[in-house]
Amino acid sequence: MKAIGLMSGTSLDGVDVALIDTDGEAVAAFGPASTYPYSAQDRALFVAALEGARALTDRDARPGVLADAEALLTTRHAQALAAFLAAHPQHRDVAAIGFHGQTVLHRPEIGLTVQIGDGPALARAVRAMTVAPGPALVYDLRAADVAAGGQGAPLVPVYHRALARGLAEKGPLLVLNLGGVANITYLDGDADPIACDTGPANALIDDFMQARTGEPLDRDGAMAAAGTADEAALARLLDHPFFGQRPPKSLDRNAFRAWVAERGGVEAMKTADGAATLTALSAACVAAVLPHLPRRPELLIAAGGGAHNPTLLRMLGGRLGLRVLTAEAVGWSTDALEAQAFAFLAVRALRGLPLSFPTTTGVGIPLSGGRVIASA
Ligand SMILES: Nc1ncnc2c1ncn2[C@@H]1O[C@H](COP(=O)(O)OP(=O)(O)OP(=O)(O)O)[C@@H](O)[C@H]1O
Ligand SMILES: CC(=O)N[C@H]1[C@@H]2OC[C@@H](O2)[C@@H](O)[C@@H]1O[C@H](C)C(=O)O
Repeated sequence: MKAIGLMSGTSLDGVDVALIDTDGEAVAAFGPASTYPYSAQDRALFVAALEGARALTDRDARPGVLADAEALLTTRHAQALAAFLAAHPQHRDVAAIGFHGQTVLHRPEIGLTVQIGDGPALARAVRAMTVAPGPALVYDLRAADVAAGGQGAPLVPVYHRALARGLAEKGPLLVLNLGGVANITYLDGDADPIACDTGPANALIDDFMQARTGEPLDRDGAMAAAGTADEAALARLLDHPFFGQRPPKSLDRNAFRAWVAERGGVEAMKTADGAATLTALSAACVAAVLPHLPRRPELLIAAGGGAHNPTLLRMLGGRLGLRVLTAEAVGWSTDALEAQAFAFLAVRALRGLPLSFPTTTGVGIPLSGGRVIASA
């Protein structure tokens, strides 16, 4: 069936929209994909929402700025979907929509993961843009896993496995998503994927660049390429219990912010050296997961925005000692992979198929999830 995924990731850079044709087990065809960027003003509200969410204990509460942030986020998703369907009117007969929302807090250790995004409100907007009876809208896809004792993330591994079945390479291989946070999927034939978050990917680099240069990213890794990573600082930063933990494990976007501020010494570095150190940290965090995997992978497939950063890719190749290819190089999408994954997960949820596994989130048994609004 035709399914659309809507994803707003930890980088807070915009709404990714992607369409695929899938039965939730294999992908018959990739459709179009687009990103609808947030304005600086939108982004500021979402950054405030992350701060406002820090003290939350009830995942349904929307105190202070969170109510406005949720309303704006839902509106931006409705607008993104409207623009996407206006550009591709032949897809107004879409059958399923997966709506991730925006994670504002992720603390699975206390049973809490919070994604803002108003499913019923988006479903009402969807009705006006689609062919009757309208698609099923699936949202709140992490909650069931966390309620059952899982990490609630990462959820994309089952999609990585579906795509990897089409590759000539049988593995073992790693798929790496370089978003705000980095996560890996280890694939070896048909075995259940092994997955976890590995550490920061772009979040710390973006925050550092914003503070130093006023630009929200180190475009093409140019700043990091001009600097030198401080290996002593890296050793201090890698001396964190997270890296000794076996997968599954997951992270909040800002999990390492205080740690880096305390131990990194990055504030005292020149901008280029700071960017190089934080970029090397992202690569070193991925390398730190290798000892926890059953076999040494032969290939790493990099996706997400960080796959556009050649300095990061070079450092990954060096620190992992693996062949690194971008998702594009194997015929997948670098930028739309996560949105496609949420389209795929929506169809799986509608069919009652598992979204998460003991080896991906630590949940006790393979588990489905998502809240469904039939015929949005
Ligand atoms: N040309 C580029 N050079 C360097 N970095 C880039 C480039 N393009 C994108 N990025 C980085 O990629 C980030 C966006 O990545 P992506 O959209 O995959 O993240 P996300 O989906 O929001 O995060 P997550 O996967 O953690 O939810 C940007 O914030 C930026 O840091
Ligand atoms: C709680 C949450 O939103 N986590 C995100 C985040 O961004 C990357 C990494 O951390 C990953 O675990 C997850 O996203 C992807 C899409 C996932 O669930 O697979």
